[in-house]
Amino acid sequence: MSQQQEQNDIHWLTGQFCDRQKELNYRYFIAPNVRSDARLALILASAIFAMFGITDYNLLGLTQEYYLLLTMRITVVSSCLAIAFIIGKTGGYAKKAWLHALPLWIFAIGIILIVPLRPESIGTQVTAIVVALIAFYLLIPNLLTVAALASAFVSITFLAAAMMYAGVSAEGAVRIGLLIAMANIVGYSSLRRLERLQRKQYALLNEERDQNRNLLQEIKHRKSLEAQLRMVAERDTLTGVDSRSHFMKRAEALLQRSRLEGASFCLFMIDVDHFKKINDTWGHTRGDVILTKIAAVCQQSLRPTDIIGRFGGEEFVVGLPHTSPADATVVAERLKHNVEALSLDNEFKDLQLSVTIGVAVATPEDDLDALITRADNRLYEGKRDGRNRVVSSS
Ligand SMILES: Nc1nc2c(ncn2[C@@H]2O[C@H](COP(=O)(O)OP(=O)(O)OP(=O)(O)O)[C@@H](O)[C@H]2O)c(=O)[nH]1
Repeated sequence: MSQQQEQNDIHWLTGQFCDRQKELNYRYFIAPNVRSDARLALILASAIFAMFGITDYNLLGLTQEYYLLLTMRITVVSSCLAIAFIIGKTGGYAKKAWLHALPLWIFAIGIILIVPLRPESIGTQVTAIVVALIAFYLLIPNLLTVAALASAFVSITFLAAAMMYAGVSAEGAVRIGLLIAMANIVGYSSLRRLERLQRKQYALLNEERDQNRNLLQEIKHRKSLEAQLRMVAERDTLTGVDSRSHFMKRAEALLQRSRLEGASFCLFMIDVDHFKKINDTWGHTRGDVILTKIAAVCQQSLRPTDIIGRFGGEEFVVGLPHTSPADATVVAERLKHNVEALSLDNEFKDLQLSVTIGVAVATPEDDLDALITRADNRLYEGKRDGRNRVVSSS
C-alpha cells in the first residue's frame, strides 16, 4: 500500500482519518463551514428548547417545578447561545473540538433534568429524546465520537431517570430502550457514512491538487529543457554567437524582408588571419579564448539589428539589414580595427591579431548562398592580397 493510500485510510468506527496529521488538516479545511453551521444549529436548537417552556407553563402552572424548569431552560439556552457566539469568534474546529462538544453535554443534562420535574409527560419526552438524538448526530456538526458519547449518555441516563422518577416499568423501559437504540443506530450510521464520504472527497481533492502541482512542475521543467535545447541549437557553444544553421535561418528572413522593402542588405565573411599559427604557438585552449574574444568584439562593433554567426572554425559571418554598401565598408573597417586593438593578456604580447573581411551587397536576384559565395570570394581575394584588409568591390 502506498504512503498516500495509508494516509487516506479512514477508521471504520470513528469515521476519521487514521493518520493524525491528515485528520487535523481536514478539520482545518472544514473549520469555516463547521463554525457557521454550528452557530446556526445551536441557535435553532436553543430556540426549540426554550419554546418548550410554554408547554411547561400549561402543564405545571406557576409552581415551584415550573420555576425550576424555567431556570434550567434559561441556563441551558443562554450557555449554548454564549458558546455559539464564542464558536463564531474563535471556535477553531481542529484545535478546539471540545468547545464544539460542550453544547451537546449541556443539552443532554438539561433534557435529563426535565424527567424528575415533569414525570407525567414521559411519553412526550421519549419523542423529544429521539429527536434530540438525531439532532446530536445530524443537526449540530460534530465529530462522530463526540456525538455518539453524548447520545449514549442521554440515552442511558434518560432510561434510568424514567424508571426512577416516572415509574416506568421494566417492560416499558425495554420498549423505550429499543426505540432509543434504534434512533442511535440510525443517527450513528448516517453520520458515519457522511463523515467517511466527506473525508474521501477531501482526500480526492487533495490528490487532484497534488497531481496538478506535479503537472505544473513537469511543464515548467520541460519548458526549461526546451529553452536549453533551443539555446544549444541556436548558439555556438564556444563563442556564444549564432550557430551556423540559426544564422542562416535569420539571414534568409532578413534578406527576404529587405527585398520586399526595397532596402539594401550586406553580408561579411570574416576570417582570422594566421590562426593556425596562434594554435601552434599557444595551444588550442588559448586559441579558443582568443576566438571567443574576437567574436565578442565583432558583436560589440555591430548594431543590435545586425546578426552574427560562426560559419565554421575561425570564420564568422555577419548580416547587415538596411545598410548601404558605403556604410557596410565603414562598419567592416571599424570591426577590423577593433580586432586589431583587442587587449590581450601579457602572455600574448607579441601577438598582433588581424582579420580579413569580404563584403558582398545583395542584388535583387541574389539568394543567400549566392551572397555568401560572393563575400567568400572577396575574402579570399583579401587573403591572397596580404590579409588584414576589407575587400568590398569586385
Ligand atoms: N582553437 C581553435 N582553433 C580552431 C577552431 N576551429 C578551427 N581552428 C583552427 O583554425 C586554424 C585555421 O587554419 P587555416 O585554415 O590554415 O587558416 P589560418 O592559419 O588562419 O590562415 P589564413 O586563414 O590563411 O590566414 C586551424 O588550425 C584550425 O585547427 C576552434 O574552434 N578553436
